[in-house]
Amino acid sequence: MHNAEVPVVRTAGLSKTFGRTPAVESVDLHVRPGRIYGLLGPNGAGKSTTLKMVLGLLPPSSGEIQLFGRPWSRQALSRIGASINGPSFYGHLSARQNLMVHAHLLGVSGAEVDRVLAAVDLHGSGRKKAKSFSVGMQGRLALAMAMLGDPELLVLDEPQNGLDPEGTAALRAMLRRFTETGRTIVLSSHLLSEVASLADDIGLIAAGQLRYQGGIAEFAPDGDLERAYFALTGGVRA
Ligand SMILES: Nc1ncnc2c1ncn2[C@@H]1O[C@H](COP(=O)(O)OP(=O)(O)OP(=O)(O)O)[C@@H](O)[C@H]1O
Repeated sequence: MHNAEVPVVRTAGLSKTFGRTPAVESVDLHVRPGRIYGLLGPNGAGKSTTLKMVLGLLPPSSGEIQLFGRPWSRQALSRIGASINGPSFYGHLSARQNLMVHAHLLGVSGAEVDRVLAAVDLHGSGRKKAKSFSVGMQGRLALAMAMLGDPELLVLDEPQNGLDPEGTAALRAMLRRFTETGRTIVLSSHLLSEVASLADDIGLIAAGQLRYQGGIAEFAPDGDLERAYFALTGGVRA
């Protein structure tokens, strides 16, 4: 497993400009191993763009990315599982069949499919087709796909989208179990309360800039998360 001292993801001056519009400006992420790191910020803040650069889906305009203590490389991506741009799977196939297709592409065993099905509590979904899954089940299938191959890092874009409180609690339990063995998660969200309930550390991004990074407890020492959030984003509390 990864050395406990070395950040799993580290960026320095990471920036992305679309045309003339800066989307991400000089972001220095520091993601510690064994933690759930929540990248938080309003809509359009630059969260997805940041995660896509980390995953090699978008080239940075400038700046550096390190994965597992080394300069970014495509090779390191084999140690990362990701779910980005929402769930994507074959609607006419069951959860297990979808995972078998994915496992085949990744070159991992059928036993690994059973492991991840159990990890996300979908082993009872049987022959039910993915297109008739609830939002919660779709999210769990996306998580199972990201977990295939036993990655050291999971990168999840808005994993709690559309979940009810029970679904969010179940997601939290699954993510927690994943990190118990020293694995790391980076997830994004625009929902303050949900990041607060899921993450150990947060990175608050607003207008492309990282305005806070650190523990959730230090983010709002008086416990008023909303006040701290609005003070840093420049937003106004209703
Ligand atoms: N491919 C693109 N071309 C042009 N502009 C883009 C592109 N992708 C993102 N942007 C812009 O970059 C900014 C950051 O977008 P991004 O999707 O990273 O935000 P986000 O924090 O993930 O937002 P949300 O919570 O709404 O998903 C936005 O102003 C967006 O319009």
